[in-house]
Amino acid sequence: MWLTALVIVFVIGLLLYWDTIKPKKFPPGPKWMPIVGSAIEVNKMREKTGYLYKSVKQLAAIYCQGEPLIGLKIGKDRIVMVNTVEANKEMLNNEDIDGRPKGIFYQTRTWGKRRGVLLTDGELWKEQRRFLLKHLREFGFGRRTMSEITFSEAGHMINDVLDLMKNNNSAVVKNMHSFFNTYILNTLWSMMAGLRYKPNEPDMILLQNILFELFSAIDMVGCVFSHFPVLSLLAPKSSGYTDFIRTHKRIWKFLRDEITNHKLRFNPKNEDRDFMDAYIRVLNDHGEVNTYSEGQLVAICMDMFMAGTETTSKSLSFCFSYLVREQEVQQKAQEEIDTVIGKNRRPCLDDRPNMPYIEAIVQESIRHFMGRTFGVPHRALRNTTLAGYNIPEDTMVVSNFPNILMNPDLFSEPYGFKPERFIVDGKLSTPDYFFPFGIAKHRCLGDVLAKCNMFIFIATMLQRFNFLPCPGESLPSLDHVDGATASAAPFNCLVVSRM
Ligand code: HEM
Repeated sequence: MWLTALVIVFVIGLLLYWDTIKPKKFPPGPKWMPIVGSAIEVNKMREKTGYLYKSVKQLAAIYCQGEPLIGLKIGKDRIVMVNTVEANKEMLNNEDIDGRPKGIFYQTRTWGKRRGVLLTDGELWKEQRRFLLKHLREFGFGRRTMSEITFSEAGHMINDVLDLMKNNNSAVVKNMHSFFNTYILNTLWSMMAGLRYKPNEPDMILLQNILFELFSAIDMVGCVFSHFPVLSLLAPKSSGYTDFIRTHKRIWKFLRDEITNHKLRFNPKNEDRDFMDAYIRVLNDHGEVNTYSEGQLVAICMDMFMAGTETTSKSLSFCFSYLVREQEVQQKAQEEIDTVIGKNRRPCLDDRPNMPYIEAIVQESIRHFMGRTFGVPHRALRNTTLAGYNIPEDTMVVSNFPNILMNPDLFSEPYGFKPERFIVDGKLSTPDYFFPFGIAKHRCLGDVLAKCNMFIFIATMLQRFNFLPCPGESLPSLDHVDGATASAAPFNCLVVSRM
């Protein structure tokens, strides 16, 4: 019996020791402790700096000294952060790193199966991404209809602010950081589901709030229960598992209800009105074949709901939080709007080529958002190399966008809001190290919609209103809300009519 105990202790000791050994030529980084890997050091640094991206930067300064990659292990996950422009270009173009992570975190959100388009790879991702883009285009995506949808939504937005003013010249808009959420969702949802929501609908407010909480509670690379899956069983509440499931159940219900409505009124003789119709037609005609299924339809809708609304709304949250602080930027933008458009018609997408300053504000706002947000994780599909280091199969590989977009050598005074940096000789200029939507095969499929929405919303709002600090309140804070995607800190502002 003693011998058995000794063997067990020896084997456990050996396993724990193995857990600390890094693969050969793995990118440099902190030491790996048994079971937790480098989690304790990352966490300590996070407590010190307040943000995950800042702790990665500090760790890179300690362990990597200018190397393009940093290698971490958090619980069971090997994670490589890609810090430089060149290494990111190499990574995003390397087909061996075209996978998306697997595991409890990435699959629980889609009922234990890998579904959707945001966090999938292989045949399913290819076929479903192609189908999604093809059919969204039929309903306006990337076409003229899309800018008309955004134009109409901007009209609703203006009317809602005027309603708040109640015949006065000004109003305080509470929670300006989340003001745009529903309008942004509407531009996408009119193509996905033929629907628009009112921002003050209680169900919509609840949904937006739980989504905000979810994105603040997790990181782009996971969360406690994904790095240590056993905790989803042992400590479901404190590991975040219970909340994660509850939030997703709400979102599933919201989407399933709408798909059920679509199914009930679907008539094969009628033309499809939106993406949901187009997908239901495939399921009606062929059943659940190849990668098509009703679960996949729900998952696509969830991916679009999350990737399509959070990102653009949060870029706008940074935009307006800075505009309230930087009144000169606001005035310069309004001068451009008044000169090019005047006050008798509203801005539209055709004005873009004549309005480099607003275009530059769009880019600067996206820079501030992605400058605090990591890229969507990739996964090595097989053993490969990157920037001269070995990347073993199943390693998570993540674009460290903050290291590029907040790098003072590339963007001077990176925490300042300076649209001018994107203007050369009076024209919009996009340097080749500015790729906040990614590149290559997994490149964001919503970049055109995001930029169209941001241009029209920013120009329309600034044409009609001034955005000022709220009397008696401090300026919007520069400390943002951390999470899977970054948001400007909550703020209120005083909106004053210009007309
Ligand atoms: C300012 C707004 C946005 C930013 C900064 C942004 C950024 C990104 C980034 C960095 C990626 C990952 C690329 C990669 O892994 O290589 C991505 C992927 C994705 N984005 Fe966006 N995005 C934005 C808006 C949108 C919108 C409006 C939609 C939907 C209409 C959308 C849908 C997606 C989807 C579905 C993917 C996964 C693509 C794939 O793996 O094939 N995004 N986005």
